[in-house]
Amino acid sequence: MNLKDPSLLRQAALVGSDWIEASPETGLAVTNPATGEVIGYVPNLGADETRVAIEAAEAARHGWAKRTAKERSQVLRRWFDLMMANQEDLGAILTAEQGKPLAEAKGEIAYGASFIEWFAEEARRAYGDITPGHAPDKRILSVKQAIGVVAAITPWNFPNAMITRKAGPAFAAGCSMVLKPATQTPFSAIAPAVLAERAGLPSGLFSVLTGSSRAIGGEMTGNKIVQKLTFTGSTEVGALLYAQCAPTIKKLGLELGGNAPFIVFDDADLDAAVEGAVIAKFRNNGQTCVCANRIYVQAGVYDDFAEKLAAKVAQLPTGNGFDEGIIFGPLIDQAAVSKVQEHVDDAVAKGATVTLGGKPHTLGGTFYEPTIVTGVTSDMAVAQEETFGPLAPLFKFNTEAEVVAAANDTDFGLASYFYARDHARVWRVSEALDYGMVGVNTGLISTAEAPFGGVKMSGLGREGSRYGLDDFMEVKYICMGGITEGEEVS
Ligand SMILES: NC(=O)C1=CN([C@@H]2O[C@H](COP(=O)(O)OP(=O)(O)OC[C@H]3O[C@@H](n4cnc5c(N)ncnc54)[C@H](OP(=O)(O)O)[C@@H]3O)[C@@H](O)[C@H]2O)C=CC1
Ligand SMILES: O=C(O)CCCC(=O)O
Repeated sequence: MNLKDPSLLRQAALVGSDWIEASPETGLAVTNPATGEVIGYVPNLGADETRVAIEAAEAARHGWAKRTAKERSQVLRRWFDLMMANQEDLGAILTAEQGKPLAEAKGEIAYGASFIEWFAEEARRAYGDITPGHAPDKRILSVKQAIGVVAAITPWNFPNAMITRKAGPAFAAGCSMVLKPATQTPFSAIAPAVLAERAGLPSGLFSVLTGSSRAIGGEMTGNKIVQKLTFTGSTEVGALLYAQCAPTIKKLGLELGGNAPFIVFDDADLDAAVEGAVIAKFRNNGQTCVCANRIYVQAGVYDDFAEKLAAKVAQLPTGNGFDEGIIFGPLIDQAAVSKVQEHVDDAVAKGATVTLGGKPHTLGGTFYEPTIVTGVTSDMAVAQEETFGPLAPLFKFNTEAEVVAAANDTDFGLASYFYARDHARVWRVSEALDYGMVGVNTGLISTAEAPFGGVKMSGLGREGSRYGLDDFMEVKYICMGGITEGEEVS
């Protein structure tokens, strides 16, 4: 990999103020999913190093929280500038370890950096309020204060943005953070930590721990110093961490799995719906928790939509993310390939038809053909489980009531999408969908300005937007008494 600044590919973890270098003998190998080549090594750390990092975070946080919001904001702004100045290198590191095409990886760096920029601005707007008192001599003050030491665990699918969406508000609020990135994509966490140091983030405030997820996660969830755990990943691991946090009553932010419906009504702009479906379904090769998992198309436009979607997707090239013009990179690993194949096979066994793709790509490795399946019904596995891969299953429906019921018939409630023109329907359906997020006539809803998060088993809390800062702060009530009428004190 040719980087302008090779020091950004640092094969080390940051524990408090110390960098711990990795060695091939004892470290964990990080591989390129497109080629299987080893990119480098990271240290295999555990509970002891996590404890050291948590104690360093506790020591560093007080001074950081005492700085003015403007001072914190300026450090974050420098961090944002450095990320953008190094967008090319950060994108290349991301493509090398995650597989997504370079243009998409650079897009993720800009998206990830935008959370640092947004929260650098929001840092100065953590307003409290004053409420009229319940007694003549009292006033009620509500002030917002940093929650304290935050532990973060992040996934491989957005290995930059899922970190910055947590670190931005945490540091803006005045918290410190101990992070465990996904083992498959640690370099995309370490490089921003190198830049954070250069931006002037105080020593100890931010640690990046690589190694055993159980040991690191066990210490993070069991340690009383940690006040909040913020996690993005599978619902299964989220539920486990939720339980592990119960004895020490931590605050939780959980961004978990989805099972997003994407609905196309008869009155939709069909070409726009096809464009939207390509983005909502195939972004990051379908490996996104907000990816459309079930595509419902009304009977009158079903065949047209299916044909147009297949024609569009068939033109999009698959290959190594470093090659020019590639849209579909490899999937993250063989388990991901198996999951897509299971869903395709299950649907076909129950009567569905593959109209595009449907098998591993001739490129081999973890490449899989972008796939469209028609005639999908509610008894098929894909109706209830997140595929997390490039499979677009098309369900047919007749009425609005029927599709809203089908869309809501899931344990999950993260993103949902629909295309329609009728004004009353747009309002009705937006309000009827049991989801944290609804995209109306758009397949792309993610942005730093918006509250990202789910309901039901998709998680707790919101990231991004002004609400995202609140999730890293506590409201303290100060009862101001002794305000008596009468004589002035001279
Ligand atoms: N909502 C989302 O954004 C995501 C959803 N998923 C879903 O989850 C499926 C599995 O993906 P996977 O990567 O395995 O997701 P996981 O939930 O297993 O991993 C996410 C993060 O949690 C860590 N982790 C795993 N087990 C533990 C544990 N016991 N204690 C503490 N931390 C832990 C992982 O570390 P390590 O890498 O070391 O295992 C990683 O950093 C996907 O197919 C997809 O359906 C996956 C990623 C993101
Ligand atoms: O949790 C995920 O899968 C990442 C969401 C990416 C986004 O912000 O759109």
